[in-house]
Formats: sequence, C-alpha cells, structure tokens
Amino acid sequence: AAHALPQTVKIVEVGPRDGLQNEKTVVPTEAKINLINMLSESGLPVIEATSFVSPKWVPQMADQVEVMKGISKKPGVSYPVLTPNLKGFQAALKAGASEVAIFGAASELFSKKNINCSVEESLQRFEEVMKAAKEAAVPVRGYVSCVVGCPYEGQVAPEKVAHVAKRLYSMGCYEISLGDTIGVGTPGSMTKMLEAVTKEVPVSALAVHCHDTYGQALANILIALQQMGISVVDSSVAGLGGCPYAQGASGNVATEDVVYMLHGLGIKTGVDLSKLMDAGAFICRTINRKTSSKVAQATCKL
Ligand SMILES: CC(C)(COP(=O)([O-])OP(=O)([O-])OC[C@H]1O[C@@H](n2cnc3c(N)ncnc32)[C@H](O)[C@@H]1OP(=O)([O-])[O-])[C@@H](O)C(=O)NCCC(=O)NCCSC(=O)C[C@@](C)(O)CC(=O)[O-]
Repeated sequence: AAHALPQTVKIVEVGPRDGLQNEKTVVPTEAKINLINMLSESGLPVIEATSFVSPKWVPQMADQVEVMKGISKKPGVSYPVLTPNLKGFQAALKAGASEVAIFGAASELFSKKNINCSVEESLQRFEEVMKAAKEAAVPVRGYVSCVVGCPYEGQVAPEKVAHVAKRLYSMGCYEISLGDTIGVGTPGSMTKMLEAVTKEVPVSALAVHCHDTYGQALANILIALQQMGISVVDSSVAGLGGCPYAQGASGNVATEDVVYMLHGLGIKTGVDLSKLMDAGAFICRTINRKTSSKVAQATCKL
C-alpha cells in the first residue's frame, strides 16, 4: 500500500565505519576523526564512528579507541559503534560509546564468514551484549545483513530476514537496519522482503541500509519510504565502502545523493548538503579515492 511520504527522515551516516572498514590502505586516525567532526557539523543526527571488532579480522578499525577519544561529540548527535560480542561491548563502553549496534545475518554462510559463527550462535552472543547494554542503559541497534541476497548463498528468503529481524527486535533493539549487503535488491525484491519483515517488526523500528552495487539503492530507498512507510535510511558519505566479507560489493548509497533526493521530495533531514559535500571531498582527497556520489560529481565539489 502506498503511504504518505514521511515529513522527516533520519539519516544514519555509516561512512566512517562501513565505508572506511573496507579501504585497502590504512586510513590515518586523524583523517577519520576529521571526517567524523565534519560530518557532525553537517547536521547529521547519527554517525556510526567505528567498530569494536577483532583487529585480526578488520585491521582498518584497529584504532577504534583513539577514534572515540579523538572526536568532538556534538550534543544531540549519536555516535554508535559495532559490537559483535561482549568483549567488544565492554571495550566500547570503556572508550565512552553511548550507543552500540549488533550485527546478524539472514544467511548462514555470510554469518560464518563475517563473525565466525552460525546465525543462532550469533543471536545468543547478542543476548549477552543486550543484557550488559540494558544494565548500562546503552541503546542497541540491530543489523540484518544479506536481506535480499548473499555473496555465498545467492537469493535469501524474506522469511529468514523476518525471523532474524524479529529476534533482534524482541531482544530489545530499538531499531533494525535491513542491509542489502551486496546491493542486489530491486524495488521488486525489496518490497517482498519488507512485506515479510513488517509483519513481524513495527515499521517505526525499521531502517534500510542499501549498497549501490547494481545502481538500485535510491529506487529501493524510495520504495521503502513510499510503499512501506519507513523513515530511517543508512548511507555513506561519498558512497564510501563495501564489505570485507562480501567480495564485489560496492559502497553504500552516497549520503549526498540520498539528501538531494529527500530534499527534492520536500522531506526534511536536518543536513546541510554543502557541508556534507565538503566532508565527502575531504575524505576522497585524503585517501585518494574518487567519490561515488553522483551529486558530488555533478557539482564538481571535489
Ligand atoms: C566476531 C569475531 C571477533 C569472532 O572471531 P573469532 O576468531 O571467532 O573470535 P574468538 O572469540 O575465538 O577470539 C579470537 C581472538 O579475537 C579476540 N576478540 C574476540 N572478540 C573481539 C573483539 N570484539 N574485539 C577485539 N578482539 C576480539 C579474542 O580476544 C581472541 O584474541 P587472541 O586470543 O587470538 O589474541 C570476529 O569474527 C570479528 O571481529 N568479526 C568482525 C567482522 C566485521 O567487522 N565485519 C564488518 C562489519 S558487518 C558489515 O559490514 C555489514 C553491515 C553491518 O554494514 C550491514 C550490511 O551492509 O549488511
């Protein structure tokens, strides 16, 4: 069913984490800190800053403590970090994180390759994180990866996504972000998946997290807003990133492009597009990478 478009959309900026985790060359900590500070100044309400994962698995995020200590936290802005297990959660708490995210998958093989355990085992680990987070009054976001397709298993059934999303929501995640990790979704497959998930989790607690590998991300986001009434969108400045355990996946949809589309629809985001593009230009210059944002390319703000 078509919904009235939301008046405001919350953008969750994941570039410093989902984007930079996949860079081949080491990104200097100072550059990460500057990027996060510039993103804060652009008016983004949520900036995923880093992840407390094993440095052997994701060396790029090994400076998580320095990043958390170095950033200027802007009042009203949230800086969540990924925590795969209790060890990660405790380290995050010690480093001053006030929000965390747990990350599961709808595909067994992806779960194994990404966090080295089955989906069920991961949910049990997340229960432990959730218990500790509740005690520390730390809000927890939940991710589901591979919501339409998996790099190892191919198509993923909508019911599997609904099952994992429901489990994460039932254990206390305030928001569930549905990740099209390899960007294979189309408005057709996204709709089927979202129809299954919205039977189990309230729409107000859902977010979409679209990678743009097949160029479908903006169309998929529009479907999520217009057809399903979702009003939280994850994106990555300059379209940074990919996933180290999902070969061939390109970055998230560029935040600049999402903001341009939403403002064009008359939807408020609180983001100053010009400042956002400055942040995108800064990081592309610093890591010698071409922006994936069409809006940034079109306006030559590089
Ligand atoms: C989950 C583990 C740790 C399991 O990895 P494991 O090897 O099974 O863990 P373990 O418990 O057997 O421990 C092995 C070693 O890791 C250490 N360790 C254990 N836990 C931690 C921790 N939290 N932080 C730091 N170190 C840790 C632990 O102390 C030990 O150290 P050692 O004794 O060998 O020196 C590993 O698989 C891992 O770190 N995976 C992270 C993978 C990752 O970050 N992937 C990218 C993010 S997910 C994503 O991008 C998708 C998303 C969210 O964006 C949505 C989408 O687009 O789909």
